[in-house]
Amino acid sequence: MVNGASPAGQPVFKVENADIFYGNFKAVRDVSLTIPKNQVTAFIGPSGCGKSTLLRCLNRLNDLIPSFRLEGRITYHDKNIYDPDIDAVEVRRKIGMVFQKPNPFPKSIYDNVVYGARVINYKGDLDELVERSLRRAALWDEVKDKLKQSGFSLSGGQQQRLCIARTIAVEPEVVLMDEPCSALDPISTLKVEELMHELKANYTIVIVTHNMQQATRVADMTAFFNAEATPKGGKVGHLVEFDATKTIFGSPQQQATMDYVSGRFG
Ligand SMILES: Nc1ncnc2c1ncn2[C@@H]1O[C@H](COP(=O)(O)OP(=O)(O)OP(=O)(O)O)[C@@H](O)[C@H]1O
Repeated sequence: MVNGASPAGQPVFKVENADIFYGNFKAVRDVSLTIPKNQVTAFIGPSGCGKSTLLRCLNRLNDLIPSFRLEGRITYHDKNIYDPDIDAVEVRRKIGMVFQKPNPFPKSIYDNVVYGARVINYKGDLDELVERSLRRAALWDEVKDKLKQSGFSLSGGQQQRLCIARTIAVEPEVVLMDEPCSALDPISTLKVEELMHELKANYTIVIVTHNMQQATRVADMTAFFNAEATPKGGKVGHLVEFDATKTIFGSPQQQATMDYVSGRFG
């Protein structure tokens, strides 16, 4: 399965012939891929090939960069999320994001979890929401007796799970993760990876990772991106191959994929 192909499973996103620019610089060219529901999809590839750029397009986070421009289409349940009638804030509520460095707010653990719910004027029971979200983020048992303490009082790994709890408290359908474990120690990394396995029952997950072992451990589908030199001396990212993770790492169709996953470059 290569650029443009569709995996098994109900599609959530369809990226169609996406070219992504920052000003005159084309960072990513002609990407087409379909992201399936309730699976973990990993974006892998060498630095600068556009993994984070594409990830941030999936919830319109790049809109905050003035020079950003997208050509092509990205649909979410068959609706183009870049259509003029679409509210980017609503897109980001349905499609949450967890970043590389844990970024709790300077608030209590409780207030971190309910932050988004308060913004959207959530009418349910906040205590119940806090417990449910922290349980889903596999953090409840560690923090249930100190919910009023600052989020900063937690370890890095706990802070990242707190950020995951905060993200899922507003009931998104998709959680995007941009290298969520790169600032964590190996034990915290394993906890977040185990969490991804649990979360995919309820959420669709797309993860950017530099760690190929992590992709093999967590991802059902893997997209391998590469960057190629342009005649003007720059580099443009493109999708080389997208398939089941075991195929990408075991028997990829493209030589470049084989070279990358076997550690020959990158
Ligand atoms: N805000 C920005 N303004 C201008 N250029 C950018 C911006 N963000 C990224 N780029 C450029 O777009 C290209 C793709 O970057 P991106 O961060 O998406 O790649 P990546 O594959 O995620 O890299 P890494 O693995 O190093 O995080 C790079 O050439 C980068 O310099």
